[in-house]
Amino acid sequence: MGSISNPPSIFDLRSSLSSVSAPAKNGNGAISRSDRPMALDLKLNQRKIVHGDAGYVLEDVPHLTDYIPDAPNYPNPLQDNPAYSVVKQYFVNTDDTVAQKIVVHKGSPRGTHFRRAGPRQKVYFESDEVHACIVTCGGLCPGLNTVIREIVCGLAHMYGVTKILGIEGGYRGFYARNTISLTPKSVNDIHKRGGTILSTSRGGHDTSKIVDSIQDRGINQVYIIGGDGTQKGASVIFEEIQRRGLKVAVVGIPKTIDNDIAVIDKSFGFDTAVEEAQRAINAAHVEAGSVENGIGVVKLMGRYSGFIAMYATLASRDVDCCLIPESPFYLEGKGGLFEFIEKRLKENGHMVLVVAEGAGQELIAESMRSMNHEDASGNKLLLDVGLWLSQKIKDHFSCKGKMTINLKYIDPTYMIRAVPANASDNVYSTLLAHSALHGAMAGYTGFTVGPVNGRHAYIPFYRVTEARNNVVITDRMWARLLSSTNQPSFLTLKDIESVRNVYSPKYLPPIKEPIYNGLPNSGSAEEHHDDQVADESSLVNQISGATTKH
Ligand SMILES: Nc1ncnc2c1ncn2[C@@H]1O[C@H](COP(=O)(O)OP(=O)(O)O)[C@@H](O)[C@H]1O
Ligand SMILES: O=P(O)(O)OC[C@H]1O[C@](O)(COP(=O)(O)O)[C@@H](O)[C@@H]1O
Ligand SMILES: [Mg+2]
Repeated sequence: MGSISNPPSIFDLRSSLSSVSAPAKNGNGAISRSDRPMALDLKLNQRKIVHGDAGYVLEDVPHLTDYIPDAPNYPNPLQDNPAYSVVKQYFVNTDDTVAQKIVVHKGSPRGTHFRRAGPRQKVYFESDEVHACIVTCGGLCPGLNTVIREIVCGLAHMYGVTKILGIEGGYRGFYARNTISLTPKSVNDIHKRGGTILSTSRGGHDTSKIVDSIQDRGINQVYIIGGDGTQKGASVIFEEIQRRGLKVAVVGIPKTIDNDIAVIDKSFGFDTAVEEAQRAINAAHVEAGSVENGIGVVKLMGRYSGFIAMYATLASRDVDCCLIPESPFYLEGKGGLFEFIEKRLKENGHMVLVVAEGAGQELIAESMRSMNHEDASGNKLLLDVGLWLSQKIKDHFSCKGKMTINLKYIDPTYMIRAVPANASDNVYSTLLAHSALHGAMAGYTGFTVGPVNGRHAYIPFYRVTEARNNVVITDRMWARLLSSTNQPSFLTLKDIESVRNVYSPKYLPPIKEPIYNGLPNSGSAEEHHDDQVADESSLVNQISGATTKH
């Protein structure tokens, strides 16, 4: 990638900061406020964006040398490690990057890239200098313990690190809870258990108390495992660390059962959750199929994003209707849910309905006392769509003259996230942990790690916190689901027209037929979807009235 050129308008943070004279430091590497050079203050938190030939853009992550220009480096001890030294080209080339968009059109710009994850020739920490800590925040997710285990074992076995601290109880654990010392021996079996051995929490993010605790304990690598809220918290911790001029690498490892973190291909634990959801769907199918006009309703997790419900439905093939937050639905009248249920019961004698917990919140709010409550992290507390929907269906069919139904409601929500990771999530969690610690050892900081088109990359925090990953209902995947269940799309012609006109007018032919099963030509949207995910998602949210908070 020697061809990268930096046009004058483009700011390369590292090179401009390296010309700043080394500031004076106090005890544990902090630069005192009065000694901090002006250039440093001005350039903190700037995005590192490098432009190259043919529309190539690198959205780079910060490096310790951005604000500690004289930080020494050392040869990577991995080159003497018998397990790794035999690997041809074990170290990643300094300039390797990963493309965010891999489907490209002839003549289109190369687009956004991220720094490739992996071990570097040079490290910015000596083994006995490292004092790492690990914290888990937010909801549970299968694989949390595997990530903890592999950070501990990776740091110890690859880099000879011996000081690793577990922060208990999420962010507030930095200042209000105990810590535990983690060793390869103490974490040896934890990947076989669900949950997190460090325990977790929502709320309690007090940036200055957290950074004080990091500074006081002499911690210089912080591994933060959590979802979108956690990554926002990690980002402000990083900013404060940078402001104080501390030699501390801050690394986020994305965790979300909902798969709602932007940019990365998929979050760990998601496959396990989808697999576990099959058990509930199977039970619902057996129950529904064993009685006359049986209806099985299964509620799955997914606060703002319906990925679990969508993938569990696609995997199962026993589901007749899947409802997600991104796709509004209605109950009564032509094309409504009740009409579809009646039709399906008449055809098959039974049906299975999967509903993501965030679906239909506006409908419930209309018929119940509206609740605008939030949890400790500021996430919207949801009304129980599973119970509400079950009751609505029962009420509808209990009317005189309607068919008699037999409805069973299954709520396995916490069961799908409390289990240990399956085999593939275990391997994936291992790779995430390794990518994270290689990045920290190489001096990178202020990043989230994750696979982008199958290659692990270091992604600046802002890219994973400024937008959420949603099911795009004009993509082929949702069309696949609609065609597999043959359920109504519940969208009016006006809804579809506005979605299509706003973000892809030039690609999409006009709608000719009324919408019932699936979105006509919805496949064509996916071809152009790479550029449009953020726009599409927000648009879909507008249509569904879903909140985009948090
Ligand atoms: N905007 C934010 N700024 C700082 N910290 C945040 C922010 N949003 C959430 N957090 C903190 O991140 C942690 C986890 O957030 P939460 O939303 O509960 O889970 P998740 O990280 O899984 O989305 C909580 O301790 C919360 O206080
Ligand atoms: O009851 P809790 O623990 O707050 O968790 C419920 C929420 O956690 C999730 O499983 C995941 O949310 P996070 O990614 O924010 O942790 C949501 O699907 C669900 O709404
Ligand atoms: Mg979240």
